[in-house]
Amino acid sequence: MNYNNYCFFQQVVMEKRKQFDEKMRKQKNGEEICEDELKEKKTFLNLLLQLTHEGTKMTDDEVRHEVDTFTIAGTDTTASTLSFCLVMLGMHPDLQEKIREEVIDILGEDRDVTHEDMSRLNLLERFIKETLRIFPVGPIVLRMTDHDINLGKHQIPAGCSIVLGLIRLHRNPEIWKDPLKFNPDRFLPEEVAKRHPYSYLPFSGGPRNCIGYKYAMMSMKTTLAMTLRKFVVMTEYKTIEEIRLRINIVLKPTDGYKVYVKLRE
Ligand code: HEM
Repeated sequence: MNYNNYCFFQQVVMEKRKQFDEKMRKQKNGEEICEDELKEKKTFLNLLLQLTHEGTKMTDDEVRHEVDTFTIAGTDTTASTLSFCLVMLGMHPDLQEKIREEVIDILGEDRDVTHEDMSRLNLLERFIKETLRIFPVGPIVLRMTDHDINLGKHQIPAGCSIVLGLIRLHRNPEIWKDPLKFNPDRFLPEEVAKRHPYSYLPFSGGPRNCIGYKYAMMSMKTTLAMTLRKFVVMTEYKTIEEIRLRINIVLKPTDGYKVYVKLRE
């Protein structure tokens, strides 16, 4: 996060806190609350500020940290994953057609997506999972050991920082045959059952895994379903091997996504 963003978020928190305190003061004194204040949406920030009035003491700085975490963790991750999905759709036009057929079959030409549709968009789900395998946008996670760990050949003492390379795990040929071959059927239930549950961790694992993973999957399925109904997706990339990667907070292609969309006739 750069300095300008820091100042911006800090200012937003301070202003919202001022407005919120004023509303609380009016409520307490039985004063009239204006329409704008009543209509205000329950945003994440408003809910955090409300908590501070209900006993959970949080400083402006702590509230800002929470907002920063959700802004970065909740937007860049899905944006980059969706962009990688578009690259994969463009690179695999036959698969794109199959997924589109599934979408039209379930949603028709113009109905909105509902919560019930989520569990029926199976091929689309497998497709997103395979994209996240090859391009886990959080490619590493960090931990610190709180006790000595014995891994047989190696000992990790307490207090060590550990980098867990999820991208290496997802591209490990001992776990994934032909790791750079794009194949959503790797996520058919019978295939999943053959693997260790921790061989695939795009949202990390354990008690500090991604808190937003269900929401992320729903929002990505919805966006892709709506996009495929109306557009054909193309890319300049021919192979996965030619996509060079860099970590810019989240995983991105060094040379951009190179995606084009065309309105369907
Ligand atoms: C494709 C989408 C996403 C991916 C691949 C992803 C992946 C991850 C990963 C790998 C972590 C690290 C967990 C760890 O250290 O073990 C994480 C943490 C987190 N994610 Fe996501 N995430 C995504 C979307 C979201 C969304 C949409 C939200 C919120 C609405 C979100 C909120 C968070 C938060 C708050 C954390 C920190 C959890 C903690 O430290 O306890 N993420 N995510």
